Amino acid sequence: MLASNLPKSPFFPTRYVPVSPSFHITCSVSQLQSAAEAVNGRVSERNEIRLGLPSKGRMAADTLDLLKDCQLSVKHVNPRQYVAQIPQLSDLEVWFQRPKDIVRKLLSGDLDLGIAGFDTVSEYGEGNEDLIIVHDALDYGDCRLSLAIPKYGIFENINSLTELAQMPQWTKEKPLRVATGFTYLGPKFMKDNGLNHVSFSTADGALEAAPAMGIADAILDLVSSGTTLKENNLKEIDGGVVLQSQAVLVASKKSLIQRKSALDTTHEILERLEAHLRAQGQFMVTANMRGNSAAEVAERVLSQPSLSGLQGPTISPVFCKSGGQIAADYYAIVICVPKKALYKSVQQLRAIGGSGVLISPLTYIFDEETPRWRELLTKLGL
Ligand SMILES: Nc1ncnc2c1ncn2[C@@H]1O[C@H](COP(=O)(O)OP(=O)(O)OP(=O)(O)O)[C@@H](O)[C@H]1O
Ligand SMILES: O=P(O)(O)OC[C@H]1O[C@H](OP(=O)(O)OP(=O)(O)O)[C@H](O)[C@@H]1O
Ligand SMILES: [Mg+2]
Repeated sequence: MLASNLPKSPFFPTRYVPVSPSFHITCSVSQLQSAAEAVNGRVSERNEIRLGLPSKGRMAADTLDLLKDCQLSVKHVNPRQYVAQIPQLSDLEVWFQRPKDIVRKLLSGDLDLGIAGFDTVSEYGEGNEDLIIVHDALDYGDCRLSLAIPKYGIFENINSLTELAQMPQWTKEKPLRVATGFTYLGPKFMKDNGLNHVSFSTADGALEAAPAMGIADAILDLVSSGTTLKENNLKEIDGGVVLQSQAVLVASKKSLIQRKSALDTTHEILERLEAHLRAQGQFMVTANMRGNSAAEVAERVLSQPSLSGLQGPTISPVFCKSGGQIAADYYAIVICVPKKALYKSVQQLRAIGGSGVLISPLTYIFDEETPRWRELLTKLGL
């Protein structure tokens, strides 16, 4: 899922600030001090930067894989050992924790950075302004927090939140009973949507059983494939999605402001993540094309909608020796193409005379400066 597809969270509105190519990452001491004064409380006395990673569960392996893909392999010899190192980041300590404890420990100042699902950050962060999303789309752990009701009985013809709210059954004495593990976001969502007669119960798992057991009328839980809902005769409804979630990199604002090295480390992690994630969606395509000049070939390439590349095509002459003369009858074209548009791009290249099309995966794309870094500094007031 793309960041732009995430609904605007009340806590972490997604906003991108244009990049300034001349921007320097080093902030002056006075800038940091004045930002620090704006933040209440002090960070605890320690020198190392602490990054919390999921210790187990569905986020754990994917998180380590992502870091490895960014050349940030975590040296973790034993799964029962909760502290580890990333050799490339010498002042960083990795602490393995459950995702909800990562959020809690960011708030208590015991961690500086963490990776967890956006759902967990929103639920356990409870809108606390000290939590700051550094990267909102790490591209795994996709799911949504969604309200679901039975397909049968009194709910048979109910297909939206509005219809659910208007059912005459819910009164002060007999409210809509919702089972959820999201005891902060659940009540907030219902209140924000004008559902006043609601009561909540909670459990640690298998919530989908609650309606059939007669414990609840509806459930509010995470959905990814939708299989668990289907198997339990439940359905989602229009307007019932509380949030879309995926793994995010989150930080303590206090730490970033008061620890200079935390900000530098965050910058490096962010750059590596961005470079890898940007490259993930792209292929590098090279092809040869007959032409009279680079400009003429460029004109042909740019006449095709899928061939503009990241910043336009790179075109270079291919020199051949024929009859004792060196000439450039062919030109090599290099473009980056989104994976989704790959076949269309190959067709368009062929249509304008491209031959010998070679395609290779891209490993990293380092841009001049990442918009997320600029956005982070703005959020920090730097
Ligand atoms: N289908 C899914 N169901 C639940 N979580 C999902 C799903 N798909 C992705 N996720 C992500 O994985 C996280 C759940 O991971 P995990 O199983 O480790 O947590 P948990 O069960 O909430 O933790 P704990 O076992 O400590 O209570 C969610 O917070 C969410 O971000
Ligand atoms: O839409 P789906 O792909 O079916 O996934 C959704 C289910 O996965 C999660 O449960 P989990 O497997 O963590 O079990 P639990 O509810 O017992 O924690 C979540 O709580 C849903 O029950
Ligand atoms: Mg679980």
